[in-house]
This record gives sequence, structure tokens and C-alpha cells, in this order.
Amino acid sequence: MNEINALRARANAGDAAAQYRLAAMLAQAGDAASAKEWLEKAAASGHPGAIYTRATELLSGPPAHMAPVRAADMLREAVEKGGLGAARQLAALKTLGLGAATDRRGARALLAKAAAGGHPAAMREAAALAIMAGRDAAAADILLRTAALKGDWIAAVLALRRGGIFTDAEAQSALSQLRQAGAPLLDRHGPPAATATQPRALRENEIAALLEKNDAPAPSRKVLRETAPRLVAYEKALTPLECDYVICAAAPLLTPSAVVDPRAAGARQESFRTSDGCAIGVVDLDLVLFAIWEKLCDAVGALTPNSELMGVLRYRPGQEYRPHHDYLPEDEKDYSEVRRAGQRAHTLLVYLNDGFAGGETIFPRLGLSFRGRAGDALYFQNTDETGVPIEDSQHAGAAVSAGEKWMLTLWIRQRRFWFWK
Ligand SMILES: O=C(O)CCC(=O)C(=O)O
Ligand SMILES: [Fe+2]
Repeated sequence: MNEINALRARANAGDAAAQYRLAAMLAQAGDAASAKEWLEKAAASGHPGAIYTRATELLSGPPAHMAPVRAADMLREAVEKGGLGAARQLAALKTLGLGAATDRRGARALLAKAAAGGHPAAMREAAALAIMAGRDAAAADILLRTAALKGDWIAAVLALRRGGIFTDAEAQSALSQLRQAGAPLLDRHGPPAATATQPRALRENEIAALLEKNDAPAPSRKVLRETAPRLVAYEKALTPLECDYVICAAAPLLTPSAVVDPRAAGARQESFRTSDGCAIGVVDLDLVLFAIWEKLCDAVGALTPNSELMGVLRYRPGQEYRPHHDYLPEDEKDYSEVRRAGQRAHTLLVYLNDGFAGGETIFPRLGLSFRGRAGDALYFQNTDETGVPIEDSQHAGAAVSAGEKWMLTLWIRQRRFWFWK
């Protein structure tokens, strides 16, 4: 209590950092209204963290509620004031071309700045990009280790999975903390490092050099069915690190899945879909997730802007997705959606993990079933080229009988789906 009173006194005297801390403490204590008030004051006093938080609010919710240009302006202001979280978020906007001009190089430079400044999530993001691009693995491991030791739990999971980064004692302590927090992916991890890596601060230009994109080889593909609905299996569409990254990014966002109901406004919960799921919204995207998104669209020859936001599903034992179609019902309400971007012509499902039983994807009308290993993907057609539904594309996610099944889903429209630009 003393601490909060002292903080309040400093906040009232106009100390921006105290205002920001007070807002965080009040939010944690459940007093959302006062938290919001202090956050606004901190932003007005020029606190970069507060400006960043307000900007992310403008990037959340349905498109009609978003103000991306204003958000980008605020993020720029926060970056100028030294905000590292803001630099990371602005990098994502520049990658998407949302609220700011598309500028991939500028985006990487901003991420490098945030990582060199010691922002844990930015360091983890830079490490993942470096590993994905096949660049200096030792430098990537240093970034990952530093981010994990600074408290970034995703970095800790990735470091454990990769092995050779934590000593045995560090790994044990990370594992027990992660277990307590309910983190995913703790079943399997690599060997410990014989000795602790010497921490070394990486310079901004050194990190920027790690982020240059290398073209990954195209995954091998096998056509499972030639005629409509066309089905194609991809082997190793994503690497283990990419799968793990998606699972970790999605885990905090999961809520019980919803499906589009032709009769009700908005989405509702359905007993025939019992998994937990989420869409990775623009505010959740980072350069790693964007690279994965683009890689998957490239694999199936689709334009990324034609695809809906990536979705992630988690099925626990007994959970399933009963037979359904992915194309949208063409009634009055949903038809405007279909008119804008066309039908959900294509689906790509990526199996993100191994170690579960059941959970095959089944096509009852085709007598086909498929289950990929971690990183494998299944493509199928839901409509023909003109958007006419293919009824035989009906499919189901069979109940999982043991373990957890994690899946990335991508629905691709006939035309541009992205609502910006
Ligand atoms: O879980 C599966 O295998 C199928 C998922 C699915 O059909 C969907 O997300 O639309
Ligand atoms: Fe589906």
C-alpha cells in the first residue's frame, strides 16, 4: 500500500513514469477505469510505453473500430521518445502496409533497434528470424538466451526446445516456472549446454544483418486428389521452430471456438466445434508470424492479402470439429462479406505438433482421411474458381483421444480480403 501511495503522489505531481506504473498496478488490481485514466495521463505526459499501449488499442477489435493511421503516428512518436515496444509494433505495421507505407527494410531496422535496446520480445523475434533465415545460429542463441533470462517465456520455451542454450540448472528452473504458468510444448526439449553461453550485447547493425531474408526451399507436395475438391499434402511446410513459435504466440489468445451462424448476428459457440481457438489479429502479428503467413501463402500459390487472418486451434482429448464446410453460407447477412472478397475458396491446415492420438482430418464424402506430422500441411478446395461451393469438400477434425492437437488454419478468399490499402 505504501508503494502505491508513494506512486500516486509522484503521479499526481506529473511524473510520467509513475503515472504509467500506477496505471499498470491499478489494472492488475482490477480497477480498469482508473487505470485507463492514468494511462491517458501518462500518454499525454509523453511516456513512450503509455503511447504504445494506447496505439495498440487502436489496432484491436473489428476493422471498423481500428484507427491504424493514428496508431502508426502514435507509435512513431513513442519510437522517437525511445519506446522499444513501439518500435517492434511499428515494424509489424510497416511489414503489413497497415497505417504506414509498406517498408520491409524499415521494418527490420526498427526490430533491430528494439532488439539491440534489450526489448525481450524483440530479441526473441530477431533470434527466430535469424534461425529461420539460416543465419548466424550462435548470435541467435545469445539473443534467445538473453530474452529468456529477461523473462520472455516464449524465448524460454524456444530455448528449451532447441537445446544447447541453457545449462541443466537453468533448464530445470525454466521448466518449473513454465509448467506453473501453464506454458505449452514442455513435453520435449533438447540437451542442456555444457557451460553457460557468455552473454554478449549485439549491436543494432549486427542484429539487422541477421534478419535479411533467405528464400526457404519450397515444401515437397503430393496431390492426393486431382478432381474437385482438389487435395494436396505438403511435407514440412513449416520448420519445428516455426510450429513452436505459432503455438506459443497463439496460446495466450485462445478462447472456446466459435463458428459462423447463418441465423444469428456474429459468431456463436457450437457444440459441434469443441476446440479452443483464436485468430492472430493485426495487433498480435510480428515479423516472424508474418513471414510464416507469407511462406504458407507462397506454398499454395496464393496472395497473402487474399487470406483471412491466420487461425490456431487446440484440441484436447475428446474435442473435435464435426463435419462441416468451410465455404460461407450465402444468405443475406454473410453475402456482403462474400461480395467483398469472394468465397473461402481454399483452406490450408498446418499440423503444428506431434504426440497426440486421433485427430485426423476426415472427408466423409470422399472416403479420405489425413494426418500430418508437425509442420506438414493439407490444402483443399472449398469452391470452384467462380466461388460455387463444392459440397464434397465437407470435412471434420476427428476427436483427439490423447494429448493435444495444435493446428494452424488459413482460409483464402477468391479476392483481396485485407481491408486496408
Ligand atoms: O482439425 C481439423 O483437422 C480440421 C479443422 C477445420 O476443418 C477447420 O478449421 O476448418
Ligand atoms: Fe474446416
